[in-house]
Amino acid sequence: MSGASTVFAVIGAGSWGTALAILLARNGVKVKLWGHLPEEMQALANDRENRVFLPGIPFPENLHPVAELTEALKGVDEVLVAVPSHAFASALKNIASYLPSGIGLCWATKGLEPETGRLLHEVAEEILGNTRPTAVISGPSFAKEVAAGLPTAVTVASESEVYAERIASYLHSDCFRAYTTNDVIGLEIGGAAKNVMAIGAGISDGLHFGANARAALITRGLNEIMRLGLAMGGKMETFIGLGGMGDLVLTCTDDQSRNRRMGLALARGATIKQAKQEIGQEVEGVMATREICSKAHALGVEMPITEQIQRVLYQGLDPKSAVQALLERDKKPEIG
Ligand SMILES: NC(=O)C1=CN([C@@H]2O[C@H](COP(=O)(O)OP(=O)(O)OC[C@H]3O[C@@H](n4cnc5c(N)ncnc54)[C@H](O)[C@@H]3O)[C@@H](O)[C@H]2O)C=CC1
Ligand SMILES: O=C(CO)COP(=O)(O)O
Repeated sequence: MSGASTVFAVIGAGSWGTALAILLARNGVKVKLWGHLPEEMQALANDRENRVFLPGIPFPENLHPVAELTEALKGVDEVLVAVPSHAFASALKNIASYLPSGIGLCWATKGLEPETGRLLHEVAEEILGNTRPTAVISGPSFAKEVAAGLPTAVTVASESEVYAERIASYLHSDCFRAYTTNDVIGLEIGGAAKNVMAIGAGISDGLHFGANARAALITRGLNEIMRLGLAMGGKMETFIGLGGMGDLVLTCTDDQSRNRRMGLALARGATIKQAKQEIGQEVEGVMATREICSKAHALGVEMPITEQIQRVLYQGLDPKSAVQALLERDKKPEIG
C-alpha cells in the first residue's frame, strides 16, 4: 500500500508492537511507537533498535519512538494497539480522550479481559463506543520472524470490510500476507485459546509423551476451541484458518512460543512464578485459561484439555496426573 503520507501510532512497545511498527515503517508508513515506560522509550530512541526484545534489527528511519502519549497520537491517521490483554482496557482509557474523532482502532493483542473474560472488541466498544471502525489482527506470527522479514500470514477481522481491507493493505508486503474476514469473535477466540493449548503442548512434550500425543492434543484442542468458538458466534472457517489452526500449530510446536515454554517449565516442576521469571515476557495463556474455562462452564461447553490445564495452573494438580486424567476419559465418537 502506498502509505507515504500516512501516520500510524503503535501503542505498546513490547516485542509484538515493535515488530509491527518495523513492518509498517518498512512498508512506507510513518510510525510513532509509544510504550508506557519512559526509560525504555529513551533506550529505543537512543539505540534505534529494541535491544531487549528484537536485538540486531535496526529501526527504519521513519519509525519514531515517542515517550509522550499525546505526542504519539497527535496528527495520526491510524492507531494500532499491541499491549498485553491485562493492559488493554487501561491503554484504551488512556488514549480515548486523545483519539482524533472518526479514526479507527485496531489491535494485535491476543487474550481476554482478565476477571471479566470479555472479548477485547467488547472492551473496546464499552470504552470507545461504536462510532469508529475497529479491527483485530491475529494469526501465526512470532515477532522475531516478522521483524527478520521472514514470510508470515495473518488475518485482519473487522465488521467493516473497508477498514479491514485498509489495515490489511498497510501490513501487507512481499513477505507479509494479510487476509481479511468479518469474523471478529472467531479470530479473538482463536488467538486467546491457542495459548492455552500451547501450555498443554509444552506440558506434554516436557513430560516426553511424544509426537503422537502432541498431534492428538493439537487436534483435540482445535476441536474444543471450535466448540467454544461456535457457541460464542464464531465461524468454523476461522478456526481452521490462520487465526485458529495456523496459530495453534505454530505455538504448540515451536519453542519461540512463551506459552509452550510455560508448559515445558511446569512439566519440569517449576512454579508459574518461576516460569514467568525465566521467560521474562507476557504469557497470555495463564490468565486466558481461567477466563476460557469459566466461559465454557457458563455456556455448557465441554473443554476437557482446558479444564485440566486450569487444574494444573490454579489447583496445584501435577502435570502428569492432568495428562493421565485426559487419557482415562471414556471413549467416544471423534465427531460430535
Ligand atoms: N510476541 C509475539 O510474537 C506476539 C505477541 N502477540 C500478542 O501481543 C500482545 C503483546 O505481547 P508482546 O509484545 O509479545 O509482549 P512482551 O512481553 O514482549 O511486551 C509487553 C510489553 O507491554 C508493556 N506493558 C506492560 N504493561 C503495560 C501497560 N499497563 N500499558 C502499556 N504497556 C504495558 C511492557 O512494558 C512491554 O513492553 C500479547 O497479547 C501477545 O499475545 C501476538 C502475536 C505475536
Ligand atoms: O501469538 C504468538 C504467535 O502467533 C506468540 O505466541 P506466544 O505468546 O506463546 O509466544
